[in-house]
Amino acid sequence: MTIDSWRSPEAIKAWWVSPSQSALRRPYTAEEVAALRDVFPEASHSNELALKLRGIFEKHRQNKTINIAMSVLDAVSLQMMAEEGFETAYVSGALISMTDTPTNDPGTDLADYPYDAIPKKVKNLFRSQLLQSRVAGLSGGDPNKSLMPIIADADSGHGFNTATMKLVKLMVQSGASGFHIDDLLSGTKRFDRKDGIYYVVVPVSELVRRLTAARLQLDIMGSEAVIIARSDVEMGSHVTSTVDPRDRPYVLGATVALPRDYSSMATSPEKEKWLAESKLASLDDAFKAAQPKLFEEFTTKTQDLNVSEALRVANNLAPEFYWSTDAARTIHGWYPYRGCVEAAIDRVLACADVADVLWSCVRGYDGKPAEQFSTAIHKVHPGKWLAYNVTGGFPADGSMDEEIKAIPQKLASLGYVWQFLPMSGITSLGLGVKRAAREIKANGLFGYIDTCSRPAAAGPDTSVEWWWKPMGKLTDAAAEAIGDGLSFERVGGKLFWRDQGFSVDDHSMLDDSDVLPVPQAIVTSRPHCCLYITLWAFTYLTAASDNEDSNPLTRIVNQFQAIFSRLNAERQMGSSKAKPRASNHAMADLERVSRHLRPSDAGPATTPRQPSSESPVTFDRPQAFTTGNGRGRAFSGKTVRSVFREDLPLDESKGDLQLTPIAQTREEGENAGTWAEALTSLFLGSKPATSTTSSDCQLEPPSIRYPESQDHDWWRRVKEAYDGGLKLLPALLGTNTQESSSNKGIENAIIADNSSTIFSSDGDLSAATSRTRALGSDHSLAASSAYSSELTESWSNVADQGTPLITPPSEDDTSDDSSSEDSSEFLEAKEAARAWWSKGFNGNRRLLAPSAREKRLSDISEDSRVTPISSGEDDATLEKARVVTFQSLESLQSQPSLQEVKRPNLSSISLGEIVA
Ligand SMILES: C[C@](O)(C(=O)O)[C@H](CC(=O)O)C(=O)O
Repeated sequence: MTIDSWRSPEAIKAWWVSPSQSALRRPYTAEEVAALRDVFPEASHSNELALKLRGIFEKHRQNKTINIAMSVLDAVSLQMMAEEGFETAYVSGALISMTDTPTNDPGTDLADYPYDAIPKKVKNLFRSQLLQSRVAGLSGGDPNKSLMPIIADADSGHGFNTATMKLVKLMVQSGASGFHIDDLLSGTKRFDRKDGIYYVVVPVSELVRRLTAARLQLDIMGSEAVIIARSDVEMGSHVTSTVDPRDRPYVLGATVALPRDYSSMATSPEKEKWLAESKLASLDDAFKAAQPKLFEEFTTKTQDLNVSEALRVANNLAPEFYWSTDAARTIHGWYPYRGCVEAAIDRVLACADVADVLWSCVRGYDGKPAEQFSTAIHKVHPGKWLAYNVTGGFPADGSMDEEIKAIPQKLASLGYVWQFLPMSGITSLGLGVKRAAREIKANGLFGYIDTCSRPAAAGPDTSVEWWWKPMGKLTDAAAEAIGDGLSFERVGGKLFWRDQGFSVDDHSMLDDSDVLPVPQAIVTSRPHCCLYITLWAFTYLTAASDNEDSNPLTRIVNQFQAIFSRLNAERQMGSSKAKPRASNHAMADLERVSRHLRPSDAGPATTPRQPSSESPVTFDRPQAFTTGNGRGRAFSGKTVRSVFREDLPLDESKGDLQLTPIAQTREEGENAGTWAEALTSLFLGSKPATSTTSSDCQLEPPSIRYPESQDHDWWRRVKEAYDGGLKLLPALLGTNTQESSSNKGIENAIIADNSSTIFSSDGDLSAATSRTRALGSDHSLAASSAYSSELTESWSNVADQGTPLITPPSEDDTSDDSSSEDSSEFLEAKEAARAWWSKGFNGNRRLLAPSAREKRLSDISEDSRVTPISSGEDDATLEKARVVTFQSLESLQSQPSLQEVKRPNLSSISLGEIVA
């Protein structure tokens, strides 16, 4: 549209006969609208969704179905509704009144907040939808899914004509697709019936004026927004003015002359008596009763007259006739009114020309008036869209459940196209948060993980916890467009670890990420994530293996296949939360990679690889390196990631698979090789083709020196992954892990409970000690799988300061008496704990040794109480050790200095519960 045509009456007229507008009739001309238009149109997002809303209503009208909407207060709820397939959302004035007014004056719903309150909320919600839509678009999802037209509460229009117009303008600018305007007196909503006052309405003419002002504003803006005319008159008890003839049948007056007016009685107990004695009735009813013979003449002479004019006619016909609505006014000057569905019908019919949807607002549901309303409206305006709201008012005992279930269809069959539940947004929010709050209060971090984080991440679509991650795609896309920028992904990777081990991740979140898995979560919760590290590991292993049959890649693929089919079967039986999507993606990726990575691709040992047009594998930094056995090769997670980028399909002919050596030197290569093997062993339980560590591939301290190369940051993450894995232990023992940190590498990994318990793997225990101290702990429990005299010394220091500790059995040092406790009971517990630690925890590290994995899977499906025992160990012994360990911990915890510390019941915690 050119600027000229924007302001041309002809263009406006042409728009008015378009399908969306042609049913409406304006009391003003296109010329008048053109004169009011700005010089050029205001670009508005809301038209697209307004047209969508029109389409939704029309579809439901034609199908005789009804669109049900929830109210919404926040962006998260909105997106949840979109994901559940809701088509529209409602922004309720009542909810805004209660929670979020611009004046920060929450209170009851009197619609007395500033008129920008609702538009502000709409804008926030609308923009959050746009964001979700952009994110979905970038992630290959459906950008339209989150775009639900928003219908907003415009109350009474918040003032006279110009105020209503400004409000409507704000609505459109905010992105509202529709809004309702009612006939309540501005700033009043409902009152207590005890005072005889319930709903105070304005005259019909005022409702029509409000809606016409709204329509004019939409026309000025060229907006397709939908106007819903709402009348509250079914619940009306008073009207502000008797001036409109259309209100005459419902205005009540005293038929008995009393010495005082009702307003003089308003504060006295006499008022009930006044009401009874005055015998209120409408003018017409009163005249008919008093002068039945003159009634016909009266009716003929008073058509189209309001009450004061008609009263004059009545008194001319019968001077002794008494009727006074003035005498019955409240102290506010409001006139008594007979609220009923007939009045509502009259009112909305009066606005049907300028409104798109008609609605008579009532409390609860009553089928009869609902039907009467629709029949009357459709008689005059066949097919006119109708709305219905249901706030409540149903018995809680379930006695009406079947009727309630039938209501939507009943309404739909009557031509109602939109039914909304104004309170649903706040009630559901309150219930959800209340439940989480109760759990978190009771169980701290575990309560959060258990009640919020894990179920949310188990999705598939509720993983709001991870919104920032897909949203980072926007940042990245912008950074890419600008040509340089920090990748959000890095931030993502870091945060990702914060909760790792407790969540199930969405594939979409991982497929451009080089984050790593945590051991315990591999099978049940994040198969795709584990794939990254595994792939990274087997790039090394593949290169290290000459024999195709023993190619670890083939074995890994097979093992994954087994795991995933098992998971899928379990999922079908409802016993696992893992998602087929992730597994399927993972398998597809694995297979894709497996096509590229063959032992034959491995170049001669120690020979730098050059990019080759024949090989699908190219190196953008063509340095190879050797591992301990002189043949391995490892690559950075980042490069493996590029294999997964579905938005960047691999083009084999271009040698698209970019694998970058992670290490530049032989030494770095050795480290990487060690890690690759160890991790493969850890995750898959497979024995690597070449072992540079111990024969059974346990994670012996791998003495990694983190290369100071450009991948340093990535190494840090590897280490963090390991730290994360260690979090399992305190979780197993039922303590809250508040901190997991390590400065020097995995050999220093420290897990500390902020109250009393500290776990350390091998290494720098003086760091552990100081950390414990810094955390204000007064007791420590240490466990080390690689016992050494140096460590003993460290721990002795801890013990000397009054900290009892448990260490694993030492091969070379049996004189471990570093504990300040020396009772035989304690020593026994300590011994058992050591055994459990060294076997159970190390075993747990090898949790996925093939048979253990099988066992664990079946255990998880059949019994969530699984203990961390590796394959080939004596389960009964380890279980016993676990129990004793718990007991010993409990005995530690029951010491006077620790009694204050609250913990979950240790024995109720099991591995199955943690990883399931
Ligand atoms: C629809 C409504 O205007 C709202 O603000 O949500 C309220 C809801 C309610 O009070 O239950 C209304 O019906 O007036």
